[in-house]
Amino acid sequence: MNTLSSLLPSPIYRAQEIKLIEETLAKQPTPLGLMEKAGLAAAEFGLELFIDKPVVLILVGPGNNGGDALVAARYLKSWFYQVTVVFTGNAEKLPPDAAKSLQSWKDAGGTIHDSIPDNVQWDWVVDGLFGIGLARDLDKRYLDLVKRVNQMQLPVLALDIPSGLDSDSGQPFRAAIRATHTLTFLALKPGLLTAYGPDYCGEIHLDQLGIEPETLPPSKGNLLTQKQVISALKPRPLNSHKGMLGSVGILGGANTMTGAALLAGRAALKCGAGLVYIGMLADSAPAVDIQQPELMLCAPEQLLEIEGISCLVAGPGLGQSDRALALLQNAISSDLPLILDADALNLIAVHPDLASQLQNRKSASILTPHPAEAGRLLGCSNHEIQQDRIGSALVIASRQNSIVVLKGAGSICAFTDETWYINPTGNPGLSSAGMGDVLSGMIGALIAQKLKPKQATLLSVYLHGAAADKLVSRGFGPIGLTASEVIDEAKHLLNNWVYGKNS
Ligand SMILES: NC(=O)C1=CN([C@@H]2O[C@H](COP(=O)(O)OP(=O)(O)OC[C@H]3O[C@@H](n4cnc5c(N)ncnc54)[C@H](O)[C@@H]3O)[C@@H](O)[C@H]2O)[C@@H](O)CC1
Ligand SMILES: [K+]
Repeated sequence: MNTLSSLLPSPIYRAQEIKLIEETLAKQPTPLGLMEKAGLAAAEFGLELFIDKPVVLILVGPGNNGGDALVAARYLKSWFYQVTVVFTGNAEKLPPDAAKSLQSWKDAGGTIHDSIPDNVQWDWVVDGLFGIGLARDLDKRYLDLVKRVNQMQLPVLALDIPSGLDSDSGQPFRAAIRATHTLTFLALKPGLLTAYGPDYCGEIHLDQLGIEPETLPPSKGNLLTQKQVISALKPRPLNSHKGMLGSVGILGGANTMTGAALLAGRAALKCGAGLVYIGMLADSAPAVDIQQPELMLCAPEQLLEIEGISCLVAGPGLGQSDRALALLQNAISSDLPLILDADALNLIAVHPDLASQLQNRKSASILTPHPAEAGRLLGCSNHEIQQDRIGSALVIASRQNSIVVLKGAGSICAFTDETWYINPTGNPGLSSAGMGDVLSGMIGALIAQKLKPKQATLLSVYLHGAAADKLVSRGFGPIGLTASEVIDEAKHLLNNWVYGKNS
């Protein structure tokens, strides 16, 4: 069994793909069927977690997830746990494997309750109501069960996925079990990792049921891991100079939003760009950033004339004025790698000519929308984006011929070849002003240092979240975490990853 942090790049499959894998595996002769393996793995994990907690409530649903729970119940009972099994469905409608598990449970002397008994104090709960087969809103019967369990405030071990959560989108079907631990089977599912998934799953563990990951079909989706992202980093040659480290141009900072451009610039500088220029639109733009005088401030029209710029970041505090529009048009026309955030995305959403200009770019474009900006780009609501974060990011990537980072819990990085990644780092401390500006500056810095746009994007997204996690672990958030703190921590982490120095 694996915890998330111990995983190498790990494939993520949507429900339909998992079903196909299961069908293929079911045809192969194995000494133990998959359900038996899943139930045993769950019971063993329960034993490991709750060895001194003997009274367990097990909820069994109408499908194979319920079958897993019945197998777990049988093992736990044989290890002298006091097991209460609640099954409210119709036994005659159980799928064949689950029906066999029910029979084995009964053969082992187990009994079934059709509702949660009153006046019993359980130590923990196994949630085997629904897995990847849940496809519609919970009806009242299951809604009540879910609510009752959530009110108990007990440790809950969810099998495969917390019941009620959509395993593709991470959205609850009206309500979902709030688990303290989730043991997922065979492979990761997106719903565990993005949108509300992290809120409901608790600690996520993966049991591959003895199936070697190399034998699984190739997957378009993967979990981003530290090992993968840092493989792109190399120590600098001793004989290095600032010209080798590239220069980033930042376009933004209109009236009242100069800070956004400064934050992007500082992030670019502290993530290692050799030179950072900021072209600010504000009427009375500062001539120098007193706190960071290394930044070179200039008029935005000048920025695009500077020779030797390695990449551009357009959007932090850009605003949507006519001047901003003209500057953005020039930026998109350039043949430099281009990172677009915030108002740059909002302008593209309302100017189809800009969108088509973007589609036709030859060099890399990287778009970093939050769900509301993604909604504007696709002409739909924030809610619709969140209902299918992966699909939405892929559509934007394909329509705009761009790399897309759809921000929010479990950020999605989507590529035009239809591959996608979910980032596991980050926390609610990142929900504050300036964090997006910092991410765009980081991506710019890494591209300037000659990482490929894909590597630079994946590394920045992971690093941005990891820096926030590190700060929270030291008590600097999530409440009141600032973008400036994230910049400094990201710098420490980067150095640590490349040179192994203390972070
Ligand atoms: N198929 C296999 O080979 C394996 C399946 N496994 C388990 O099986 C699960 C998938 O099993 P299933 O495909 O049977 O799906 P589920 O057990 O997730 O549930 C599907 C059942 O619930 C019903 N249902 C769906 N939405 C409902 C709603 N809102 N209200 C009431 N009933 C609803 C469906 O009609 C179906 O009977 C996995 O998550 C995993 O836990 C594991 O045992 C490993 C092997
Ligand atoms: K479940």
